[in-house]
Amino acid sequence: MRLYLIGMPGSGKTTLGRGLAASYEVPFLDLDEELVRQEGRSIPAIFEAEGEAYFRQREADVLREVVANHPQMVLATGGGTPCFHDNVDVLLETGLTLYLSVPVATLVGRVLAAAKSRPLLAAFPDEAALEARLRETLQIRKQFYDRAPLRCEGPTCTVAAVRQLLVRYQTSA
Ligand SMILES: Nc1ncnc2c1ncn2[C@@H]1O[C@H](COP(=O)(O)OP(=O)(O)O)[C@@H](O)[C@H]1O
Ligand SMILES: O=C(O)C1=C[C@@H](OP(=O)(O)O)[C@@H](O)[C@H](O)C1
Ligand SMILES: [Mg+2]
Repeated sequence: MRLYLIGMPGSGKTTLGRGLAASYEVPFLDLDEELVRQEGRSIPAIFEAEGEAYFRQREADVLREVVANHPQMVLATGGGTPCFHDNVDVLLETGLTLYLSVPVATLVGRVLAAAKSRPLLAAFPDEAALEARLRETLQIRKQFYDRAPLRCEGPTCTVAAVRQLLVRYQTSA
């Protein structure tokens, strides 16, 4: 199985992805971590030195590489991954994609706690500005996230709930 997690920054893709991979006993990969490992520098350092366009190109390349190399995995993508370079088509064609849908009000607190590690949001340190920015971003990205065949709502989205969702999806397919 290839299971892909998509959703906004702070929605819990990395956290849930680790849990699901452990539960299914398949490798866990995080696209941001792969990129950081290859580049030998952090996400904020890449954004600062090269800009977003470079990051998006590398993100698209690493996605295709990871997919080619891993017939079995749970992959946590970055929040923007499905929205650039036709990446959403790669996801839909090569695995099962789950959209982790979490209310913006919940995202705000989580992202504030780690704002520095997310360069696109680092410029919005106050809560109201960050919330407005996240709402705008979600409006733009929703059309991509909504293409996922599977969706779960943040608070209910546990490893056990996703396992059940997958069983139901696979038996109805
Ligand atoms: N289900 C959850 N309930 C509460 N906090 C969570 C949950 N999932 C993730 N978090 C916290 O939210 C933050 C962002 O989670 P992360 O997995 O890095 O999200 P993403 O990879 O989607 O950006 C982290 O501090 C994490 O501990
Ligand atoms: O939303 C985005 O465009 C981004 C989200 C980040 O991943 P998370 O969603 O894991 O925070 C990371 O890929 C980069 O900072 C860009
Ligand atoms: Mg992540």
